[in-house]
Amino acid sequence: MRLDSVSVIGGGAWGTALAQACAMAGRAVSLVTRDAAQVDEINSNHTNSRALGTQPLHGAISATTVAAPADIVILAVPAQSSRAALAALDPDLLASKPVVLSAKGLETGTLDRQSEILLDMAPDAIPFVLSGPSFAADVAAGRPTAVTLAGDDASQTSLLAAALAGPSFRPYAADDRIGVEIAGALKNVYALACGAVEGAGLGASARSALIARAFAEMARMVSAMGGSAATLTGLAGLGDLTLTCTSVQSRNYQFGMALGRGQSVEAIISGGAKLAEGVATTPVADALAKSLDVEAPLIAAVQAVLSGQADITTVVAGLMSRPLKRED
Ligand SMILES: NC(=O)c1ccc[n+]([C@@H]2O[C@H](COP(=O)([O-])OP(=O)(O)OC[C@H]3O[C@@H](n4cnc5c(N)ncnc54)[C@H](O)[C@@H]3O)[C@@H](O)[C@H]2O)c1
Ligand SMILES: O=P(O)(O)OC[C@H](O)CO
Repeated sequence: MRLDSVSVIGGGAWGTALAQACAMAGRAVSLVTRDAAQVDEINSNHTNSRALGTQPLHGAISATTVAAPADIVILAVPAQSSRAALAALDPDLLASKPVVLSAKGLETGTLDRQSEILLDMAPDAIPFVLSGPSFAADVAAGRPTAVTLAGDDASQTSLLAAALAGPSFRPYAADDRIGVEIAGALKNVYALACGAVEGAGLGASARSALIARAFAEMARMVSAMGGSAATLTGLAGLGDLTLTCTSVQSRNYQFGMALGRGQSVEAIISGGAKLAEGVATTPVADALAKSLDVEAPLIAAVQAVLSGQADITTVVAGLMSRPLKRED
């Protein structure tokens, strides 16, 4: 498997940060973005100001609007756009190629995970999932980050992890693709909840209790969906859950804070909120929990708030009055 060149699809914050990580790892990187002005800026000024402000980009990154063949493809568009972004690519670019899925979300309507979308659109592609505690600004600036890279073939996954690893970006190889995908998607739902706890002024104790119960709920979801709950002790589980559920830098947490202050979803979005993947993933996760008969009161609570069926006070009262149970 040749792993010299990388094509990153998506010129937002995460695509640009991953392009930077790959360049720092010694790969030749093509960053594919739909915006011609962004292409000019990256190629001439080595910045992508809309995505990452003044962060200087590595000289090994070149930008383009049209993807060219590469040894590795990284998909870095929002979860709800993955299918359209894949459909726009020449199928030959994906056939038998390692495709690294980096979006954290479940697809509206189909309820699909990112690798299910990929295999639907490009059955010959080789899926890998990259997830873990990693803000784009940290990765792009070369601050130390570690992530999980999950794939179906252990030796291929280790080779790919080595190809993406750099002095400040450390991928750990893993084999539980499903567990990593579900963890990455659900942590955004719980980050909305934790942000809401902060926004509503409910206190740090409540937030930590919520994170712990979210971890237990996530384990039930992962097991029911065919993943391994043990995966959650790693970077994609505990690592990303704690980062996103405690940091005001998280867009999902920020969105949750606005919910907790009593703003409606519509008002938050029309106020210019950045991408918060949990908003689209919550109803999907709620539908999956119900269809799989998984006890998921936290996902249901977030869904009730997002859909306007209940306010934070009612939802918290409901959670606190659930029958007492053993901590299983
Ligand atoms: N930003 C982070 O810190 C971070 C870290 C880890 C994972 N992620 C995940 O990465 C994904 C993308 O997030 P982001 O931060 O880059 O968002 P973003 O809003 O910064 O950028 C999204 C980019 O995708 C492009 N895009 C949208 N639809 C497209 C399509 N159909 N074809 C091609 N390009 C398309 C947009 O033009 C934009 O450039 C999300 O699932 C997010 O959860 C983000
Ligand atoms: O800003 P958020 O909430 O999309 O989180 C970004 C990353 O997923 C953190 O690992």
